[in-house]
Amino acid sequence: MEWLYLVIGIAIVGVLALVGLVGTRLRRPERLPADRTGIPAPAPTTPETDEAPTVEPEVEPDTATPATPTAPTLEQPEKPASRLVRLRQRLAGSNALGRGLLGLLSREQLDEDTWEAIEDLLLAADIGVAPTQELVERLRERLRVEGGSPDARTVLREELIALVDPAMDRTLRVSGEGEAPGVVLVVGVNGTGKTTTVGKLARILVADERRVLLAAADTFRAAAADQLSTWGERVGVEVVRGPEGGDPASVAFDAVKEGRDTGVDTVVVDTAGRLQNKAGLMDELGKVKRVIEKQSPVTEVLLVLDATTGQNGLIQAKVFAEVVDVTGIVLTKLDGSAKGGIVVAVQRQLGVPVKLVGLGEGPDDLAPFDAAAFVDALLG
Ligand SMILES: Nc1nc2c(ncn2[C@@H]2O[C@H](COP(=O)(O)OP(=O)(O)OP(=O)(O)O)[C@@H](O)[C@H]2O)c(=O)[nH]1
Repeated sequence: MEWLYLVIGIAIVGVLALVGLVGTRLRRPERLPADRTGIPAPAPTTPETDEAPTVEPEVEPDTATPATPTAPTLEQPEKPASRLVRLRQRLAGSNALGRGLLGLLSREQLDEDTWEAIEDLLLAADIGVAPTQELVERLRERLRVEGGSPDARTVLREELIALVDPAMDRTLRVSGEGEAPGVVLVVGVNGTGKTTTVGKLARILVADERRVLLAAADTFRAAAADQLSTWGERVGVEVVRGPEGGDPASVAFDAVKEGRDTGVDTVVVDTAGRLQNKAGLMDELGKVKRVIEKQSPVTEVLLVLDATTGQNGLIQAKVFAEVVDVTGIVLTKLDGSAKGGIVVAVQRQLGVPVKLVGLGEGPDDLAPFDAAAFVDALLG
């Protein structure tokens, strides 16, 4: 009899286990009831199954492309020799001077009114009073003396070239003596284009296969050092920088020392813009030069002048020249400016040659200055 109870017990347990299993299979998760506002509960966003939730597959690291940074491709700056020719059309504003002069000089009658108009044109182009009078005298003489119908264009070209002075030595002193690198100090008032000029000059030197180092001694304007680093990176030139607001003389000193130790050919030093009437800042500039010279002589001091500022540029030039012994002028923003005559005026004022001209914002829009090429560009 006991075995009968045992069989019945096992059967009951078996049935219960079966019912439990089927119940679990059929049961569904409960939907949330509508809340009291009557807004139905949102449908679940996961599928209504008992199956294990799907797991986002792990993203395999992309082993095909290595994460090592690739070296930036260096730019090949344009050789300086051909630049002024390429940039000729940029002198469009000054070109109006040449065309205006030729138009007047080609008149049948060169009367007093015509000579006055010629003078006005020259003065408006910022050539300056004395050079204007000299040029008009020479033109009057030659066009009268040579008689007949002298070629006004040829005479004007010759006289303009003489005025711009082809005999001036415009060589950039970018080499030092013996172990010392050449040191180019770039100075000028705010916004004339110093930093841009340093960057462009680095490209000219690189195009001439020189080893160059830049010094960001403009510690006053935070962005200047970054700006310079970008210029340097593009042509593989290192930039020595200092802390923001730090001593510019110390940055310049460190850079020239490094240049000397590593055997570079030229160190170009960018300085902060300063107004010529701020005595303290001008003294600081003198100090930068003196401190550099504890390492190596400064071989070139380039004063950057904005051609569009006219007479104001001449006043700046005079004060800077007293403090740092300027050896060359860089005239920037000559593109589109009708003030090309400033070349003559500034050379006369300082007795220092224009060595480079800026003719645009492009990286290679800085050209070595040449008197004849410049006059040819003026005459179109
Ligand atoms: N059109 C034209 N723009 C130029 C030329 N040279 C420089 N510039 C522009 O002039 C502006 C000022 O140039 P920067 O090089 O920053 O001047 P900076 O003298 O270093 O300025 P500070 O550091 O404030 O003294 C920039 O927008 C340059 O792109 C040029 O030859 N032609």
